[in-house]
Amino acid sequence: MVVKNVCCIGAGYVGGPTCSVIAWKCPDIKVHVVDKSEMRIKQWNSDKLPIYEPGLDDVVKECRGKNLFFSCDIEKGIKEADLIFISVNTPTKTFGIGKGRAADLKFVEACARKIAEVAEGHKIVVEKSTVPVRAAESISHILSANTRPDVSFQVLSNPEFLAEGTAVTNLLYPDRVLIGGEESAGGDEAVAELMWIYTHWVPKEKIVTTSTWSSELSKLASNAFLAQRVSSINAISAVCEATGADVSQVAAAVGLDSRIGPNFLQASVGFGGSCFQKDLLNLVYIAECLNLPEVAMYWQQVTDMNEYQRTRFAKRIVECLFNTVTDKTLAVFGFAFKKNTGDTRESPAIYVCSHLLEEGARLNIYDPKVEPKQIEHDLTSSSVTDDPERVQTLFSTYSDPYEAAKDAHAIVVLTDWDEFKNFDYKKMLDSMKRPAFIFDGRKMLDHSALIKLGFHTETVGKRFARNALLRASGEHFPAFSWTP
Ligand SMILES: NC(=O)c1ccc[n+]([C@@H]2O[C@H](COP(=O)([O-])OP(=O)(O)OC[C@H]3O[C@@H](n4cnc5c(N)ncnc54)[C@H](O)[C@@H]3O)[C@@H](O)[C@H]2O)c1
Ligand SMILES: O=c1ccn([C@@H]2O[C@H](COP(=O)(O)OP(=O)(O)O[C@H]3O[C@H](CO)[C@@H](O)[C@H](O)[C@H]3O)[C@@H](O)[C@H]2O)c(=O)[nH]1
Repeated sequence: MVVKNVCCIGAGYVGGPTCSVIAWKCPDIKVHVVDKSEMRIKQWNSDKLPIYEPGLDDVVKECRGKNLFFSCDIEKGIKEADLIFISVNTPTKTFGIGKGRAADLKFVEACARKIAEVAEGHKIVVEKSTVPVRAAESISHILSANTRPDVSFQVLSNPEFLAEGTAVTNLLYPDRVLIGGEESAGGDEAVAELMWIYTHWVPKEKIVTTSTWSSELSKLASNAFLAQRVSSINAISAVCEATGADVSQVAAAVGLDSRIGPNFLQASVGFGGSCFQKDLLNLVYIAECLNLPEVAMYWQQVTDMNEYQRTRFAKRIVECLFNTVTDKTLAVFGFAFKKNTGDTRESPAIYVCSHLLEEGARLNIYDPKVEPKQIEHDLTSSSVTDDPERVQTLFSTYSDPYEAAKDAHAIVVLTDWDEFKNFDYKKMLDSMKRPAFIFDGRKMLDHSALIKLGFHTETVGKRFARNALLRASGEHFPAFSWTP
């Protein structure tokens, strides 16, 4: 068999970009992306795509209507396809056994049942969603228990490693493509078919094949290792703030060790995104179920440290603002979980803003890509407040950062959008209340320039001597006590 028709169930942050790139690089393959959400499909077929990813618009425009199609006709998509990606969401369970930790596989299971119900002939089913180890086995089980005799399947694991904001580049130039398959002749054949698709643009040596279970676990392990690096440097940032060391200098020195490397050592207000927290908790749950409590505790600490970092940063803002933010106006720059995306899932901004709102602050929020409706949804959600009506009166969204900063007591930077570096902070300072504070949760601004302008400047993993001088001169006197 040579794959001619690909179907992808799930037109989200993974399914959409991944299949757009496959369609672009494989003009000989017809790619049909299906989703149960009519709204999402409508957006994929419009000029304003449902997700913001640099470079994605051009890829979609190039292929849509030629060999790339988006629709809600899931049955047609499955019937016509030789190979089906399951790329649906696998969120953390919110109720039942494993609540708050285990991955909820109900959407993956629904796909497997739908495939079993309507498929004809032989299909390769590819698990693209991030799942617990041995999920492929469950998919196979559902498929084989529900099929007619003339239908056959091979299930592969092909986890996705793209990061949001750089999805197109990551897909075009992946560090590796991982394919896990059953160790059998049928399994090898299916692996070869999927490999053939990727070899249209990925060098062969970057395509790694393993057993299905190793492939599934490698995805969880990769995210756990990445998140662990961020939590490790954030833990060190707390030590820096308490001692006078500078976490950027420490990270640079540590990263020069070729065994450690420089990437993913940027201290911050904490990691966010739909994956790290969910996949770590999933790993913790798996370890607990396997009766490995020490392993579970080890990985749990990575997410605990992240929560500590977010809270620590929010508390520091309150402390610096003379121990109260009640009725003070704070301009918040950035709400997305990282730059170059409009995604706010598990964004540290949600938690820092909620803490400040709880303290009675008024927030003027500016983000270049996040829709105001999304911010409202996130800040009034029952998972972060039990008083959404009150919260609603305390924040506003702005499309102009200068308007957001006007009359504010402080600016709080929560996302690393490049444009924040180029703002006219003198102009902002002139319109702000004095003393004017800036809290850089992303370590991205020119701090000496800001201090020179007259901002009381605070960032992660560093204390500024000049601020201390200002404090001593009585110009500013933040209430936190810090003895070097
Ligand atoms: N977002 C990322 O950067 C990223 C990267 C790598 C891996 N992953 C993993 O990929 C998977 C998908 O993540 P995402 O961010 O694309 O999720 P998403 O929520 O953006 O998209 C999932 C889509 O699946 C659709 N869907 C759910 N059940 C369906 C069904 N039964 N039939 C048809 N459509 C259905 C939803 O309507 C939604 O549009 C998750 O397991 C995630 O952990 C995500
Ligand atoms: O040194 C760093 C690096 C990242 N972050 C933060 O960590 C979070 C996650 O960033 P990143 O990993 O770049 O984005 P994601 O889109 O969440 O991608 C991760 O999660 C995906 C979903 O599983 C995987 O596919 C990717 O390989 C993995 O990087 C963001 O809030 C970043 O701001 C830091 O604070 N410091």
